[in-house]
Amino acid sequence: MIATAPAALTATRLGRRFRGGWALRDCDFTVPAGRVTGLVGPNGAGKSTLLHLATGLLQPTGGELLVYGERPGTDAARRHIAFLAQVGTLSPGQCTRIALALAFGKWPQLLLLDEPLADLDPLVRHEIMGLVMAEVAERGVTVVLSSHILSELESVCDHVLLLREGRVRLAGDAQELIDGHLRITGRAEEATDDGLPTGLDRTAVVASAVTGRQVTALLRVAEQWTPPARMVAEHPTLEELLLAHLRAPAGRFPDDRFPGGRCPDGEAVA
Ligand SMILES: Nc1ncnc2c1ncn2[C@@H]1O[C@H](COP(=O)(O)OP(=O)(O)OP(=O)(O)O)[C@@H](O)[C@H]1O
Repeated sequence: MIATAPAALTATRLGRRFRGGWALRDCDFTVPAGRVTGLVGPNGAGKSTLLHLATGLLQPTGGELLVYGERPGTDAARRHIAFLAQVGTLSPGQCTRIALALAFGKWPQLLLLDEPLADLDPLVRHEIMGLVMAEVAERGVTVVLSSHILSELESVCDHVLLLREGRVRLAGDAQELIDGHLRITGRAEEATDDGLPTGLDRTAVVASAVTGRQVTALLRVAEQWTPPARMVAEHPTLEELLLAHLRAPAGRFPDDRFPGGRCPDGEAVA
């Protein structure tokens, strides 16, 4: 029997409330070990809160978050983790290199990076991501990288956790998510408000737009799904997919990667 590697992070109904309201609520997800997870979401989605909960710097208000099966903040959990917070206005390039060297010097199993590259110019960012990826390849370090730069995540992440308004909106293996979506493009239908073909299942549409006479839509699809006649279908890039889910109306999809998970509006998933 093959032993399953324990998840680096396991969240069960995880919640954290501040005076202003819930920063994270009812979150169920796992971050697989040995992978690079892109943590994505608009400002205020709960990304930093999640990373602070993982380090034990914050305590959950509800539910549970485990780090390799241990409670965050305990010595056992702390041994596994290195955390690099937003580097703010400190001399960016050198500072980030030093901070990374310190973080790696701990020989962590799990490296949490909270937008550490936000203030760096593209060349330095590229160099530093190269350092991170080399560590991942050599040591099998698990990385959770919070970032707003979706185009960069595409080349480094193989797993995704997308938060919106404190809820898990999308989570899973990056390639599986790409395989489970299609972008369809074709002539806009005049008879429908959204320009999409009449028979198309609207519940599968993440986002759609009409430009001139052309309509484009990003859909969640099952494996053997056949696109409507005269429409071109292609799998999206990870960046396109993430953008569409960031733009889509809140509550459109439950997080169906987790049986028994919760819809963004709190309804239990059937
Ligand atoms: N210490 C705190 N006290 C009160 N409210 C907080 C605190 N930390 C975070 N919040 C609130 O929790 C919500 C989530 O914030 P968080 O910083 O986790 O989001 P984020 O996704 O990291 O955002 P950004 O991309 O802007 O860094 C926000 O509404 C924020 O105002």
